[in-house]
Amino acid sequence: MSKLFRAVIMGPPGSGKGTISERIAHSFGLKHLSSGDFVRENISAKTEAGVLAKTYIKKGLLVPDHVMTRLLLPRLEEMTKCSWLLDGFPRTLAQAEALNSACDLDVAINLNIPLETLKERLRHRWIHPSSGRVYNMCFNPPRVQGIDDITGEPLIQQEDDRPEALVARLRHYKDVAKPVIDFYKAKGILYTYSDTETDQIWPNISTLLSTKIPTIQSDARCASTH
Ligand SMILES: Nc1ncnc2c1ncn2[C@@H]1O[C@H](COP(=O)(O)OP(=O)(O)OP(=O)(O)O)[C@@H](O)[C@H]1O
Ligand SMILES: Nc1nc2c(ncn2[C@@H]2O[C@H](COP(=O)(O)OP(=O)(O)O)[C@@H](O)[C@H]2O)c(=O)[nH]1
Repeated sequence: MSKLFRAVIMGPPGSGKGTISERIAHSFGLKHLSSGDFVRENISAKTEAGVLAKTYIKKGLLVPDHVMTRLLLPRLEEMTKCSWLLDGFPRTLAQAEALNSACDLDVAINLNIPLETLKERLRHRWIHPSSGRVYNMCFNPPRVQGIDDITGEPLIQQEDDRPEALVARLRHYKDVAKPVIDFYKAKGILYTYSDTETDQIWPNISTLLSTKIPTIQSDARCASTH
């Protein structure tokens, strides 16, 4: 029987969540929901949660769980006809538990990428700040160096993508992600992928999803966010 498909993708900064989510959205017609994009939309729209979130992001902090869930869960609840893949949420056990109360997940993809690879990738990561579009000067460069392909606006490098900042970010990631990974492992829906190249991981994820989404309804195929 056809049913909607619900998945999350987890991994440290630079592990390829955004890149792989785009491929999944494109190949399987799932909606790619990025928590970072939701946060940025709310900041631009100056919603109550967005104004609050901005105060934390400016300090380089994660947005508190109750603000994040208030921002995200109503959006998920609206998506009753759509299969989706959630990228960047949950990041903490409290968020995973809140998500679990709102919906049943089919798959949790966990990207486990070596530290040296993450450092190297983020050193070359450039983003278009208002859309969150991501480039890499080696892996997927923009058509014109330093310029967003779609808007023609300048790209920036994030302060916290610097190798010095990354080590602290990764330590923090490991601490908060471990209980989330254990939570999904206990539920029997965790799929972990380890490699240095997205192109090596991708066929394995594609095979997994082909077995998990064989009967997705055509009207449950939703466009990607980008
Ligand atoms: N699930 C979440 N919980 C708490 N804060 C979040 C969450 N998702 C996004 N944020 C906030 O929004 C900001 C932007 O998120 P986004 O995922 O785009 O970038 P990021 O943290 O640089 O992640 P990555 O480097 O893994 O792509 C984060 O730095 C964080 O402050
Ligand atoms: N060299 C290289 N860069 C990659 C690969 N996969 C993704 N990237 C780049 O690495 C950076 C981090 O990827 P991203 O998808 O933003 O990861 P996220 O932080 O987990 O969402 C981006 O600049 C990507 O373009 C890969 O296999 N090789």
